[in-house]
Amino acid sequence: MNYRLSDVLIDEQRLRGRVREIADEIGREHRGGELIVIGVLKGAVLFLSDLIREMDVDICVKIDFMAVSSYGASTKSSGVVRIVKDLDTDIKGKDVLLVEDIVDSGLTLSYLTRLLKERDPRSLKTCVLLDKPDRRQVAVRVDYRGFSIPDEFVVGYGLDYAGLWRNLPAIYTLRTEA
Ligand SMILES: O=P(O)(O)OC[C@H]1O[C@H](OP(=O)(O)OP(=O)(O)O)[C@H](O)[C@@H]1O
Ligand code: HPA
Ligand SMILES: [Mg+2]
Repeated sequence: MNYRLSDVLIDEQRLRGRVREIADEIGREHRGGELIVIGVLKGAVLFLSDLIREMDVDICVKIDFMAVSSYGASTKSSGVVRIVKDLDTDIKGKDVLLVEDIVDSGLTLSYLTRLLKERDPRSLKTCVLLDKPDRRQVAVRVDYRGFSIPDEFVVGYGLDYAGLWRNLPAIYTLRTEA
Protein backbone atom coordinates (compact mmCIF):
# COMPACT_ATOMS: atom_id res chain seq x y z
CA MET A 1 0.00 0.00 0.00
CA ASN A 2 1.27 3.50 -0.85
CA TYR A 3 0.56 6.17 1.72
CA ARG A 4 0.65 9.96 1.56
CA LEU A 5 0.32 12.52 4.33
CA SER A 6 -3.27 13.63 4.86
CA ASP A 7 -4.49 16.10 7.53
CA VAL A 8 -2.80 17.56 10.59
CA LEU A 9 -4.50 15.88 13.54
CA ILE A 10 -2.56 17.68 16.29
CA ASP A 11 -0.53 20.78 15.47
CA GLU A 12 2.73 21.95 17.05
CA GLN A 13 1.08 24.45 19.35
CA ARG A 14 -1.28 21.89 20.87
CA LEU A 15 1.59 19.41 21.25
CA ARG A 16 3.76 21.98 23.00
CA GLY A 17 0.97 23.03 25.35
CA ARG A 18 0.04 19.51 26.34
CA VAL A 19 3.69 18.45 26.82
CA ARG A 20 4.08 21.38 29.26
CA GLU A 21 0.95 20.37 31.17
CA ILE A 22 2.14 16.77 31.52
CA ALA A 23 5.61 17.91 32.63
CA ASP A 24 3.97 20.12 35.29
CA GLU A 25 1.86 17.21 36.52
CA ILE A 26 4.93 14.97 36.76
CA GLY A 27 6.82 17.80 38.45
CA ARG A 28 4.21 18.15 41.19
CA GLU A 29 4.58 14.46 42.03
CA HIS A 30 8.36 14.11 41.81
CA ARG A 31 9.83 17.47 42.90
CA GLY A 32 12.99 16.97 44.96
CA GLY A 33 13.33 13.33 43.95
CA GLU A 34 15.22 11.35 41.36
CA LEU A 35 13.37 10.08 38.32
CA ILE A 36 14.63 7.59 35.75
CA VAL A 37 12.88 8.46 32.50
CA ILE A 38 12.87 5.56 30.06
CA GLY A 39 12.13 6.24 26.41
CA VAL A 40 11.00 3.51 24.08
CA LEU A 41 12.98 3.79 20.84
CA LYS A 42 12.49 4.97 18.34
CA GLY A 43 9.03 6.52 18.49
CA ALA A 44 9.28 8.20 21.91
CA VAL A 45 12.47 10.16 21.20
CA LEU A 46 10.93 13.52 20.23
CA PHE A 47 8.28 13.44 22.95
CA LEU A 48 10.81 12.45 25.64
CA SER A 49 13.29 15.15 24.68
CA ASP A 50 10.62 17.88 24.80
CA LEU A 51 9.08 16.49 28.00
CA ILE A 52 12.28 16.41 30.05
CA ARG A 53 13.17 19.96 29.00
CA GLU A 54 9.84 21.15 30.43
CA MET A 55 10.36 19.37 33.76
CA ASP A 56 11.02 21.21 37.01
CA VAL A 57 14.76 21.75 37.57
CA ASP A 58 14.36 20.32 41.10
CA ILE A 59 13.76 16.84 39.74
CA CYS A 60 16.98 14.86 39.28
CA VAL A 61 16.21 13.37 35.88
CA LYS A 62 18.22 10.53 34.40
CA ILE A 63 17.37 9.06 31.02
CA ASP A 64 17.73 5.64 29.48
CA PHE A 65 16.26 3.89 26.46
CA MET A 66 14.86 0.55 25.42
CA ALA A 67 14.21 -0.42 21.84
CA VAL A 68 11.41 -2.75 20.84
CA SER A 69 9.81 -3.42 17.52
CA SER A 70 6.51 -4.98 16.51
CA TYR A 71 5.20 -2.95 13.56
CA GLY A 72 8.08 -3.09 11.05
CA ALA A 73 6.88 -1.68 7.73
CA SER A 74 3.19 -2.21 8.47
CA THR A 75 0.28 -0.30 10.02
CA LYS A 76 -0.71 -3.43 12.03
CA SER A 77 1.20 -4.88 14.97
CA SER A 78 2.82 -8.24 14.27
CA GLY A 79 1.63 -9.18 17.78
CA VAL A 80 5.17 -10.14 18.75
CA VAL A 81 7.13 -7.59 20.77
CA ARG A 82 10.85 -8.00 20.28
CA ILE A 83 13.53 -6.34 22.46
CA VAL A 84 16.20 -4.79 20.30
CA LYS A 85 18.02 -2.84 23.06
CA ASP A 86 17.77 -3.21 26.82
CA LEU A 87 18.42 -0.60 29.56
CA ASP A 88 21.91 0.33 30.71
CA THR A 89 20.54 1.33 34.14
CA ASP A 90 19.66 -0.81 37.17
CA ILE A 91 16.16 0.42 38.14
CA LYS A 92 15.83 -1.57 41.39
CA GLY A 93 14.50 0.74 44.12
CA LYS A 94 14.17 3.71 41.69
CA ASP A 95 11.23 5.85 40.62
CA VAL A 96 10.75 5.10 36.95
CA LEU A 97 8.72 6.83 34.24
CA LEU A 98 8.20 4.84 31.04
CA VAL A 99 7.60 7.19 28.10
CA GLU A 100 5.86 6.07 24.91
CA ASP A 101 4.72 7.93 21.80
CA ILE A 102 1.54 5.87 21.42
CA VAL A 103 -0.50 3.09 22.96
CA ASP A 104 -2.48 1.27 20.28
CA SER A 105 -3.10 -2.49 20.79
CA GLY A 106 -1.36 -2.09 24.18
CA LEU A 107 0.93 -5.06 23.49
CA THR A 108 4.17 -3.04 23.69
CA LEU A 109 3.31 -1.15 26.88
CA SER A 110 1.90 -4.24 28.55
CA TYR A 111 5.04 -6.24 27.70
CA LEU A 112 7.39 -3.50 28.89
CA THR A 113 5.60 -2.74 32.16
CA ARG A 114 5.58 -6.43 33.04
CA LEU A 115 9.29 -6.71 32.24
CA LEU A 116 10.26 -3.58 34.20
CA LYS A 117 8.15 -4.50 37.26
CA GLU A 118 10.13 -7.73 37.55
CA ARG A 119 13.23 -5.54 38.08
CA ASP A 120 11.73 -4.20 41.32
CA PRO A 121 11.61 -0.41 40.84
CA ARG A 122 10.27 1.68 43.78
CA SER A 123 7.56 3.00 41.48
CA LEU A 124 6.74 2.64 37.81
CA LYS A 125 4.50 5.08 35.96
CA THR A 126 3.60 5.26 32.30
CA CYS A 127 3.43 8.40 30.18
CA VAL A 128 1.97 8.19 26.71
CA LEU A 129 1.53 11.03 24.23
CA LEU A 130 -1.23 9.42 22.14
CA ASP A 131 -3.84 6.86 23.14
CA LYS A 132 -5.96 4.95 20.60
CA PRO A 133 -8.44 3.28 22.98
CA ASP A 134 -10.59 1.73 20.21
CA ARG A 135 -7.71 -0.56 19.18
CA ARG A 136 -6.85 -1.98 22.57
CA GLN A 137 -6.21 -5.75 22.70
CA VAL A 138 -4.81 -5.85 26.23
CA ALA A 139 -5.62 -3.57 29.15
CA VAL A 140 -2.79 -1.23 30.15
CA ARG A 141 -2.45 1.42 32.80
CA VAL A 142 -1.65 4.92 31.52
CA ASP A 143 -0.71 7.37 34.29
CA TYR A 144 -0.09 10.44 32.11
CA ARG A 145 -1.86 10.75 28.75
CA GLY A 146 -1.41 13.47 26.14
CA PHE A 147 -4.32 12.97 23.74
CA SER A 148 -6.93 10.34 23.04
CA ILE A 149 -7.17 9.89 19.24
CA PRO A 150 -9.50 8.04 16.83
CA ASP A 151 -8.62 4.73 15.18
CA GLU A 152 -6.40 6.11 12.40
CA PHE A 153 -2.75 5.45 11.66
CA VAL A 154 -0.78 8.59 12.48
CA VAL A 155 2.78 9.80 11.84
CA GLY A 156 5.01 12.66 12.90
CA TYR A 157 6.62 13.85 16.14
CA GLY A 158 8.49 10.53 16.44
CA LEU A 159 5.80 8.26 14.96
CA ASP A 160 6.59 6.55 11.68
CA TYR A 161 5.22 4.54 8.84
CA ALA A 162 7.98 2.21 7.56
CA GLY A 163 10.58 4.48 9.19
CA LEU A 164 9.29 7.65 7.51
CA TRP A 165 7.90 10.94 8.80
CA ARG A 166 9.23 10.76 12.38
CA ASN A 167 10.78 14.21 11.87
CA LEU A 168 7.50 16.06 11.27
CA PRO A 169 6.80 18.60 14.04
CA ALA A 170 3.04 17.81 14.13
CA ILE A 171 0.87 14.66 14.11
CA TYR A 172 -0.61 13.78 10.70
CA THR A 173 -3.06 11.18 9.46
CA LEU A 174 -2.27 9.18 6.32
CA ARG A 175 -4.31 8.51 3.21
CA THR A 176 -3.80 5.84 0.60
CA GLU A 177 -2.59 7.02 -2.77
CA ALA A 178 -5.23 7.00 -5.51
O1 LIG B 1 0.27 -0.51 21.46
P1 LIG B 1 1.00 -1.17 20.32
O2 LIG B 1 0.05 -1.76 19.31
O3 LIG B 1 2.03 -2.15 20.79
O4 LIG B 1 1.75 -0.01 19.49
C1 LIG B 1 2.55 0.97 20.05
C2 LIG B 1 4.01 0.78 19.77
O5 LIG B 1 4.26 0.62 18.37
C3 LIG B 1 5.19 1.59 17.91
O6 LIG B 1 6.50 1.13 17.97
P2 LIG B 1 7.20 0.20 16.87
O7 LIG B 1 7.19 -1.19 17.37
O8 LIG B 1 6.62 0.48 15.52
O9 LIG B 1 8.70 0.75 16.92
P3 LIG B 1 9.21 2.26 16.70
O10 LIG B 1 8.94 3.02 17.99
O11 LIG B 1 10.67 2.12 16.43
O12 LIG B 1 8.43 2.84 15.56
C4 LIG B 1 5.02 2.72 18.90
O13 LIG B 1 6.18 3.54 18.94
C5 LIG B 1 4.78 2.00 20.21
O14 LIG B 1 5.99 1.62 20.82
N1 HPA C 1 1.40 5.39 14.00
C1 HPA C 1 2.70 5.03 14.09
N2 HPA C 1 3.12 3.99 14.81
C2 HPA C 1 2.18 3.29 15.48
C3 HPA C 1 0.82 3.62 15.44
C4 HPA C 1 0.40 4.72 14.64
O1 HPA C 1 -0.80 5.09 14.53
N3 HPA C 1 0.17 2.71 16.22
C5 HPA C 1 1.12 1.90 16.71
N4 HPA C 1 2.32 2.22 16.28
MG1 LIG D 1 6.78 2.35 14.50
